[in-house]
Amino acid sequence: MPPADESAGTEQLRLIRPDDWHLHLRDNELLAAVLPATARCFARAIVMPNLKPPVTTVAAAAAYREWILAALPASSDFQPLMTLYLTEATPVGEIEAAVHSGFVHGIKYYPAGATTNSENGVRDIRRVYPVLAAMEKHGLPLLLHGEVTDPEVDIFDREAVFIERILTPVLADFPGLKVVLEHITTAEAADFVRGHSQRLAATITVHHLLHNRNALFQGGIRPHHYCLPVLKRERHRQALVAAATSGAPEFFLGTDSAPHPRGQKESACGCAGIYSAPAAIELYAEVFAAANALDRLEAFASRNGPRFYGLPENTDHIRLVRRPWTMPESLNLAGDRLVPLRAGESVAWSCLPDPD
Ligand SMILES: NC(=O)N[C@@H](CC(=O)O)C(=O)O
Ligand SMILES: [Zn+2]
Ligand SMILES: [Zn+2]
Repeated sequence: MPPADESAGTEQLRLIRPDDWHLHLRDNELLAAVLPATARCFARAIVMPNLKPPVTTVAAAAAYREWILAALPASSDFQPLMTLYLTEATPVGEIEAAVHSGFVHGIKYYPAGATTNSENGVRDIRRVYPVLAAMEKHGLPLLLHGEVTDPEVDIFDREAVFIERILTPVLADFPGLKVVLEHITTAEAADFVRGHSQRLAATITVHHLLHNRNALFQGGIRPHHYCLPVLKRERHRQALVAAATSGAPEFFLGTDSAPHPRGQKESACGCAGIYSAPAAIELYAEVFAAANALDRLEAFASRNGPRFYGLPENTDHIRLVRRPWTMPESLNLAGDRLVPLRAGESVAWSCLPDPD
């Protein structure tokens, strides 16, 4: 702890401990290596199931959860909130088992081929209609990677076309189904979500709030800024900032922190995913400070998510202090090098435990 007077006059913020409502923790050695970066500031996270093989059953989710808990630093009380990976073969009975488990909080829909490890995802949404009906009945949320995979559709339009072709009919066919449109990237998605506030919500990543698509090509190709859905134009970034900082309950924090070893990013066919966990809450604070909306960060990071998921808010707090530090160029994790968001550059805020 610095002496009290050192931080006198430094801008500070006390927040209910935030949660991350969209996170990739991976498995094996990488899991143990990346977990502390999230557990240092976040109390809970919705853990994505796109492992190889995917987490498709409650039994697999229970085993993965135990694995995460065993990999946590001893002092941590971080709680993983588990999800199941929806396939066309998911039995309706798995939904009942998920609800009764108490630790599965959502079912993840990947259009087959849309993103990392999505090969086992859904090709025809109608084949999972009985499962969606069970989820609607039990109040278990559907979490969407909202992009179509139709090769005729331009990659920058895949989210908008998903809203039109898939999301709109699903909302109409299942009027009681709770849905999260994950990692939204466009003004159109933000507007769409705003129009259905009771049962449709969206997570917003920090990289989509910080960057537009120019970041992919700044002075050369920048694989560490490649994620899916891909970064969009500046007008979309601005619309996302407006949504996140509005305080509206249907928008909440989901980093989509998605670590891939450097060699798999810096490749002729590089993986999609940005590793943001090492500075996630600090970078969100930068976005909210730049928008003059630090007073809305707590709603976005700590209140709106639990409210949507029907969970209590956390009872402890974190402190964010405007004290810059430099993110390393790369991190040595599980024998691999990983390049985090903001690598080699300054991060304006520091996250500290709350003294009280
Ligand atoms: N966002 C990404 O670009 N990648 C994610 C998958 C996903 O969330 O779509 C990953 O698992 O690597
Ligand atoms: Zn996704
Ligand atoms: Zn993701």
